Amino acid sequence: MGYLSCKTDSSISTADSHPIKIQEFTYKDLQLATANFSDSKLLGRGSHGLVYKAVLRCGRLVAVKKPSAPPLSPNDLDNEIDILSTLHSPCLVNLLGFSTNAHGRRLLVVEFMSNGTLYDVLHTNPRPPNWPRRLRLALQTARAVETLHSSSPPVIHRDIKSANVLIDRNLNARLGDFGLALRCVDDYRLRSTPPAGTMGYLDPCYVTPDNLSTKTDVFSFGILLLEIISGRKALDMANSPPSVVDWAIPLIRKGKFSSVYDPRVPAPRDARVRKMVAVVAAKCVRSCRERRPSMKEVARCLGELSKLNSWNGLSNPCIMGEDVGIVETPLKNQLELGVRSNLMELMGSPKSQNRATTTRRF
Ligand SMILES: Nc1ncnc2c1ncn2[C@@H]1O[C@H](COP(=O)(O)OP(=O)(O)OP(=O)(O)O)[C@@H](O)[C@H]1O
Repeated sequence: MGYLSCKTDSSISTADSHPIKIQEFTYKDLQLATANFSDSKLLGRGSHGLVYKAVLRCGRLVAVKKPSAPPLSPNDLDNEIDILSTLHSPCLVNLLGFSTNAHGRRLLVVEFMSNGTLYDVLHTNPRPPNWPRRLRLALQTARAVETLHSSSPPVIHRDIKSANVLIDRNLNARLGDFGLALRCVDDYRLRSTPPAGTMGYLDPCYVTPDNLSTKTDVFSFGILLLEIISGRKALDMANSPPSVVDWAIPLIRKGKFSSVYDPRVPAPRDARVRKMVAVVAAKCVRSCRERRPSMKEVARCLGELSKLNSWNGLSNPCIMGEDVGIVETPLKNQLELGVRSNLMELMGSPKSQNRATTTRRF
């Protein structure tokens, strides 16, 4: 494992040969940075332990993940260091360094995300996000998962959920919490790691270690997309049915696309965008995992929909300022046609069937 040999400011080469700088901190450095792990610096707690806000000597704000004592899940933070030391991307919560405590347990230093989680944005924020913002957050998350799946060897996150998508200071979504992530190499670890994840997001096909595939993450992303579309939690006992997928998929199958959109904000005005986003989510949660799209296809599709939504946003009151470009009408029509044909290709529908009443096979 690269990180074990890493010294202060050491560089580790990723598969695409971009060096990642991982710093080794002394435990004292992190004590100082967190006012001795004071409660006033506590950002949150997860299954592995506690997360603190910290200021490094250089003045940089970071988050420090400290294992609980006694540890609840012994390997999560070590695993997170192992995975993150080979990955670096603007769509991830990147690893900056690590430290080791007196019991030989690792602490993680990661980038600080100042605007909470996607879960907070969707479910606790008194002002729910508008549609263009939701589409952008969905696209950024899709690109983050795509980044993992396209790395060499591919990484499967296994815990895609809104609480693991953090929002940075520029309000961009970043995928974090790699405690359960696994590298797709045919080794003992992959074959012997039991299925894990979060209730409500778990792929029903993933019942034994050898059922794990990148399509496991695609399923969880589909649940997350339904959550973004509807504003409903993945699993909420206050709803009937409690699971967002059991509620949304029958509606989408019946073509009642508007019914799955969060009533708290205006849905996309363009019926094609409303339909296609719901269909992408439905395809991700297909029970036959071979028929689910890849994250690359999902990200491309959401990217095309984002463009379509922006152009329609020229007359759309729910669009955000920065999404609106100045596009001459004939060019806008040409671009729109291009996007529509790309979408049809991605969604596997012949162009002649481009009507709301066609193909509803998920
Ligand atoms: N890099 C970060 N910047 C700012 N806050 C963070 C950061 N990482 C985590 N947090 C905060 O700490 C909380 C706990 O995060 P953590 O990743 O440990 O657990 P979780 O994902 O919420 O739960 P679990 O580990 O059980 O899945 C998060 O909900 C978030 O509020």
